[in-house]
Amino acid sequence: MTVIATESLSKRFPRVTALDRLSLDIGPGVTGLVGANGAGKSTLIKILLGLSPATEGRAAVLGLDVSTSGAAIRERVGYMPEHDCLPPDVSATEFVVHMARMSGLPPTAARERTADTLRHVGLYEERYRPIGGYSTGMKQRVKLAQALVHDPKLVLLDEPTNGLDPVGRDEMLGLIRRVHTDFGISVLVTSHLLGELERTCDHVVIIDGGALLRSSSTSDFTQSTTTLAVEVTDSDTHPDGTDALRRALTATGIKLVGLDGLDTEGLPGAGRILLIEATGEETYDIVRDSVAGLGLGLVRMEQRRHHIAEVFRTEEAPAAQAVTQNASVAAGAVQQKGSGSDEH
Ligand SMILES: Nc1ncnc2c1ncn2[C@@H]1O[C@H](COP(=O)(O)OP(=O)(O)OP(=O)(O)O)[C@@H](O)[C@H]1O
Repeated sequence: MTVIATESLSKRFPRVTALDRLSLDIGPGVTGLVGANGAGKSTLIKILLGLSPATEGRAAVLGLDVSTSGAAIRERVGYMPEHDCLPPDVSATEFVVHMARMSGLPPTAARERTADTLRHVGLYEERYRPIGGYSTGMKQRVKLAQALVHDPKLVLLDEPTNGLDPVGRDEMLGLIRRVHTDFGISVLVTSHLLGELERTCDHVVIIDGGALLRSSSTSDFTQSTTTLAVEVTDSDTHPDGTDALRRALTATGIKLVGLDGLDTEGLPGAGRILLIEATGEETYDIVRDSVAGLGLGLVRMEQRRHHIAEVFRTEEAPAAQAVTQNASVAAGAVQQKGSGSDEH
């Protein structure tokens, strides 16, 4: 089933081509739309909502043509805009009830749905206070709530983590994931941070300069590799345990992979980790026996997953560099507050 389909979709402004013959086929679930600032994400969302006409090409949302069925699409789709657009002097409850009424819900249903939705996004007593006094995180939750209140089939979320600190970002990404798992609503979420989408999305679409760079399932981006990350302790006999193990493994013919180009920023003990190319089960046995033979302690031995950003680095796609740089910043932030492992 296709939720969003575009065919050779272009949007040209007098001085800039915001979308350049973009063809997409997006199914149900959570899809990340990632691109650097100015890549064309917001422009695509406005076309999908039927708010801005395309210059060329076609697009359909939930099977409805955007050029002729804008109103019908907006009935079935929720939209969280990127910028702050909330009235400061009304409460979250008043605002979300108003948006529910605008979407056609009768008064009682609008109030009930508002209470449920605000609870779902984590706003409780503060929902009766004026929005002007809210933090950025609370305002983002109100924006998410108004996108969900009329029980849409699909929500389009434009940079929902903008302006949030790492903890706020994690909470927002968790909420977004639950929009799909708890209610079955499909999600298209934009971000310029590639790294944060790999934990949230089933599918990732990457655009650059309005053109499609890549579209694939998140697991295709980050699939397990046959690389093992091994860390050992030092001992009195081997004051540099890592080096002793490196020599022992090389002597057995095992291939060690360089750390070059891999994202180890913020990873505790990164300088002590050996990356080993695993050719089969026997590789695990050789590592275990070598560590035991040297009398070292095994701190970790784990199969390593790639981050999306690393896939780009290894493929050396120059157009993705801006995205990749942002992604490594995000990946670094995640690793610093996470367990220090690459496994999620
Ligand atoms: N109304 C407009 N008139 C002229 N140019 C526009 C207009 N809207 C967008 N653009 C341009 O189109 C390009 C794509 O903009 P868009 O807002 O879609 O990017 P984006 O990926 O959402 O980036 P950001 O996250 O910074 O908003 C940019 O170069 C932008 O300056």
